[in-house]
Amino acid sequence: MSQKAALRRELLAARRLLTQDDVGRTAAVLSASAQNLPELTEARTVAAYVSVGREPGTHALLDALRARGVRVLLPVLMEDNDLDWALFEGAEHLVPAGRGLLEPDGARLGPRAVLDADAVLLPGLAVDGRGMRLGRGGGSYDRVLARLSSAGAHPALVVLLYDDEVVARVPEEPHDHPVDAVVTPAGARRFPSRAS
Ligand SMILES: Nc1nc2c(c(=O)[nH]1)N(C=O)[C@@H](CNc1ccc(C(=O)N[C@@H](CCC(=O)O)C(=O)O)cc1)CN2
Ligand SMILES: Nc1ncnc2c1ncn2[C@@H]1O[C@H](COP(=O)(O)OP(=O)(O)OP(=O)(O)O)[C@@H](O)[C@H]1O
Repeated sequence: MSQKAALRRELLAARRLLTQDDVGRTAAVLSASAQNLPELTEARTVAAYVSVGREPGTHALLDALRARGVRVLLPVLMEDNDLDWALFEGAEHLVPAGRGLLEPDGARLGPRAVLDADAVLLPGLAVDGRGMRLGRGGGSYDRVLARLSSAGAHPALVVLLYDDEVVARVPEEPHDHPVDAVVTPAGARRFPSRAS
């Protein structure tokens, strides 16, 4: 098993020990602390995602951003694991999709819609002190980050995690791009800015 796969397995096993109560309580704290991040408060368009299962909860944050008039884009998983995007128009417009996901039911805006984002909230399983992120392994966000970078777009990249998911080192590959900040229940932490 690759180092990434082993770390992913370990972190997913730890998340499985969380109760829905743990997830709910943490979601409220995360939402409050994410809303104080200038990267999010100053954004007009945020590309986010709908948390499912034991992922750090994003629902309260999505509602708060939308209530403030922020344009919130949500991912729609395509067959090749790349991501299309659609507007978040409220929880009543989220529908069950494959792999236990909830997706927006509105018009698909195309994979390049993410280039409008001032901030991107990425799912992840871990991040290290350099900002290197471990994702689920589908490579969806690797593609999003490659697309942003080749278009010369530099939105703030923010990942939401539980405290013990900020780890000493995430094994990296050449295609990996670091994120700018992590928000955990303990607070926000910024990483050194990217050189580009
Ligand atoms: N909430 C959320 N939305 C997201 C992602 C994510 O990580 N979280 N994605 C990030 O790229 C994309 C979807 N990619 C995914 C890739 C793999 C699996 C997955 O392995 N699912 C398990 C079941 C869920 C679980 O319990 O972990 C499976 O299919 O067995 C899910 C989503 C876009 N939307
Ligand atoms: N720009 C890209 N285009 C297509 N495939 C890519 C790209 N970048 C990475 N991949 C592929 O995606 C797969 C998953 O990569 P990796 O294990 O780094 O995922 P991850 O970063 O943990 O997950 P995610 O990006 O979904 O959050 C690898 O097979 C990798 O080769």
